Amino acid sequence: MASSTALMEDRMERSPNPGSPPGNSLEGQLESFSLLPHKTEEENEETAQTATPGVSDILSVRGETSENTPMGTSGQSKKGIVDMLYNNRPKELETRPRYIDAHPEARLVLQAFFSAVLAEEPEDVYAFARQYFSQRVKVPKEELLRPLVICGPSGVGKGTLMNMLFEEFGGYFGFSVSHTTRAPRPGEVEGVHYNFTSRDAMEAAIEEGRFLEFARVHTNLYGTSLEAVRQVQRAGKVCVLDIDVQGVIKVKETDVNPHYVFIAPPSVEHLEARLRGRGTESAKDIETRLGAARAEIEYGLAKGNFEHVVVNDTLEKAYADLKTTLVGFYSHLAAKTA
Ligand SMILES: Nc1ncnc2c1ncn2[C@@H]1O[C@H](COP(=O)(O)OP(=O)(O)OP(=O)(O)O)[C@@H](O)[C@H]1O
Repeated sequence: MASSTALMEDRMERSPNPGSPPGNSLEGQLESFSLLPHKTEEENEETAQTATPGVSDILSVRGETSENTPMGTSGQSKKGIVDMLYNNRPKELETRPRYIDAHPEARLVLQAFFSAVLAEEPEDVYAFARQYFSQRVKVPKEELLRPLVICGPSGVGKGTLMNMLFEEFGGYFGFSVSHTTRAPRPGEVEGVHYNFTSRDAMEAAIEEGRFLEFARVHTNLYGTSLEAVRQVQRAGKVCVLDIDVQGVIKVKETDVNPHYVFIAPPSVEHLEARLRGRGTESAKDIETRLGAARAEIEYGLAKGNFEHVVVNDTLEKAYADLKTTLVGFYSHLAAKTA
């Protein structure tokens, strides 16, 4: 089996076609890291000298004409780097398709990140990278995975089914971080448990249409911002939106373009039994939920409102149906189920 380092190198670069144009060759690709229009050659030289040897080697390969001109503090030449990455590659990797050819966007993302680091020269590069990659990478809209709306009356089993889904497909799905105007409770972390914000700021954002849905609970506002959904999408995950029918109606007015799945109970009697069996609501609360459920089920089963209805009768059958539906929506899940 090939070593992981060898595999990584192979994924970074391997040219099956020795006659390919310079822009496609390893040298051409390394040269394309020279995205430093805001810096002079002297400044770049200085950056190369202060960076770690590996980074400086790559950054210092910037279009000099002589193949063997020493560059950077390590004196590593362009040819030396090419040798370093090309030589000793295990033979068994030769037949693999080149990853980078299928994903030219990887190079664009890294180039932009290097440029940003050199422009801003952050003290804490890890913190900078975290912020950069969570907020600033512009994924083309057509590349983003469509969110998933899961809707159904209270007690139908949405949470149960989503837990099963997250257990099997953990890294593929994510929830957006909600905003709230309430104060953080001990242990709650900004941006993790909630995005804590002021009432004025949140009302202004709602007014500007930057919220997908929101609700007033007592004196506070809670809601899902479009940006929070985008963050999950930019992380390459399907953003799950567990929302009620009112939320669905609002989402349909936006350009979020999710897939819509409704979870229905086999009957209202089943729903009532589950709500009572869960034992988390008062009798009065259960009545209120059942009252709302009838209209929600009517909306959920009406033709055209949802792409698919899962009837949560037997849990295993319902989950299998949900899974098949989701693999149909998101083809990349098939690799996980294979
Ligand atoms: N197919 C099923 N058969 C029997 N019980 C079920 C089934 N699915 C879920 N339940 C049970 O029904 C109760 C309600 O399920 P769950 O909490 O997942 O509902 P929910 O739709 O997420 O509700 P809410 O919207 O109020 O959070 C739970 O006690 C759960 O164990």
